[in-house]
Amino acid sequence: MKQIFPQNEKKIIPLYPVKCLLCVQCYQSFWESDWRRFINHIKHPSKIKKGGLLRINPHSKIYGPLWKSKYGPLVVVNVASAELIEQVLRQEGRLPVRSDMPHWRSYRELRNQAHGPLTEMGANWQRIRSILNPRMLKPKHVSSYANTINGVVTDFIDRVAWLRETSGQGVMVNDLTGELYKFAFEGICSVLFETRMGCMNNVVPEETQKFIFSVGEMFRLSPMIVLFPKAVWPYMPFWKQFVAAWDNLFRVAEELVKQKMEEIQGKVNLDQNVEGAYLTHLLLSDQMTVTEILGSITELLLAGVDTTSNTISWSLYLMAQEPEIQEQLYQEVISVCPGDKVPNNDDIAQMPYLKAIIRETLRLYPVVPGNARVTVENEIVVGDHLFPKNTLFHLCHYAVSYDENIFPDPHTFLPQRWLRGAEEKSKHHPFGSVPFGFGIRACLGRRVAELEMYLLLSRLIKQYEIRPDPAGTTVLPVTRTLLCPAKPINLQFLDRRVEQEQPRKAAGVSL
Ligand code: HEM
Repeated sequence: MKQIFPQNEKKIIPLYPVKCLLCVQCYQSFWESDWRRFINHIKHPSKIKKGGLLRINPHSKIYGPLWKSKYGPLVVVNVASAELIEQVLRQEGRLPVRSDMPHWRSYRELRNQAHGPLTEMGANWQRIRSILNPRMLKPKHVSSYANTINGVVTDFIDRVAWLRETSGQGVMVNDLTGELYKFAFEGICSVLFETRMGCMNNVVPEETQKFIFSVGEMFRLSPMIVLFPKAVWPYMPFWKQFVAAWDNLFRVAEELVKQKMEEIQGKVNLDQNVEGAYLTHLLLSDQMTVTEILGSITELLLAGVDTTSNTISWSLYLMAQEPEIQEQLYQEVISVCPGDKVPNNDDIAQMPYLKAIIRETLRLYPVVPGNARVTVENEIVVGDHLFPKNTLFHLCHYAVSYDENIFPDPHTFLPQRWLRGAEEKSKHHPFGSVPFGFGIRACLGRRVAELEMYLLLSRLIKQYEIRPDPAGTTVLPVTRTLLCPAKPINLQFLDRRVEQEQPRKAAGVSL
């Protein structure tokens, strides 16, 4: 007989609003009801990995695959096994809801702005996804962005050379994640707005800097705001900062949309052909109002920067520690693109190892380490329990991706797990690692993000051999809504051409 969860469970009382520093998942359960659980929690041993200390504390090992926790006013049911995650995902209705993002939605209501794909719900969410999807997800459209993105990659590679020379004693690139943030921002803007923002310049334009700062502020303040009931938000100083950050994001996006509209109008006045990619298409197709376009474009931008830049950072960090993996990738890239040939979409299709590297990076460091789900339509059965409608689930993807029953030797970076024909691949539970989500509400930018990551990584590895920071710094992941490096990632970039010509000089660089 199924029971309503959590029947007979004692009320959860928040006891200690402290962030546990022992593991990367604590943002979901640091309000525990029971001190004994907390003691257990901190006793749980850390795992040591070659080249890095991974402090991973799968709560599932302490509580089993299903447990309840409290985050501010939210009661959350955590789901931490591939089978149970699959069960939740397969019972999603036609109009899935993630979490209702009350703080993000409140801003839009306050300023009369439209919701985008992240914050919209119900039939209107479905309508905007059906308009936004084709040019973001259809391979024929996405492949047409390769030249634009390659232009940004060229500038990033030039910037790496400049950084090595000016601030890296000829070899180091410091704060790679910060640099890749600019790359991802420039890359997604070049696709969405068909405009270059100047992030790769030696001096980043002030407006762009403000935009980048506002994104960071908004993500920093978000988890604090949801800890408090909505009624007190207007009286909190950080609500004002949060509103100011959003105002700035919408202002910059509005400026870019306005510029594009004027550009289109100018061409129409001169009887010229109007050609363009994403924004031009949205503006010309008349399926959305300008306010709706603005709401969606702003959210696409937000979703498309930290995610991509963090993933590329982790993958370079991992490869720096694994010269053999790097060499295998280098061989693959030069066999598909010998000499000066720049990889395009068709070339990438012939690089399975490159794809496996990104896939394995996303298993070890899933940028979205946990994902909220609310079942609005029906009651839902998970394991032995029947949950009422509107239960807020938190799917613990991070914990599951380290489950040794699904991924043997789970702490090791093994891209070959993902190669076709790999014995292990056929055994993976399909919900063991779902870094882009699942179903009709899965990531809208997946194809563009993959294209950006493949083009950048293949070209960087073709030119540089990446080595760890000689200072031996280990970088751990932390959750700041997304899974981020806890401190700057600094790496050595050895120019392969110099190394081939003057191996001793290149190897003898001392810092
Ligand atoms: C490595 C890069 C990325 C990763 C790992 C990633 C991952 C995810 C995940 C896990 C979700 C939630 C899916 C779900 O709830 O089932 C999501 C949603 C979303 N992503 Fe991404 N993402 C990435 C890059 C991007 C980019 C570049 C864009 C924009 C161009 C983007 C736009 C979105 C949007 C708009 C949503 C919300 C979709 C909806 O609720 O309808 N993402 N992403």
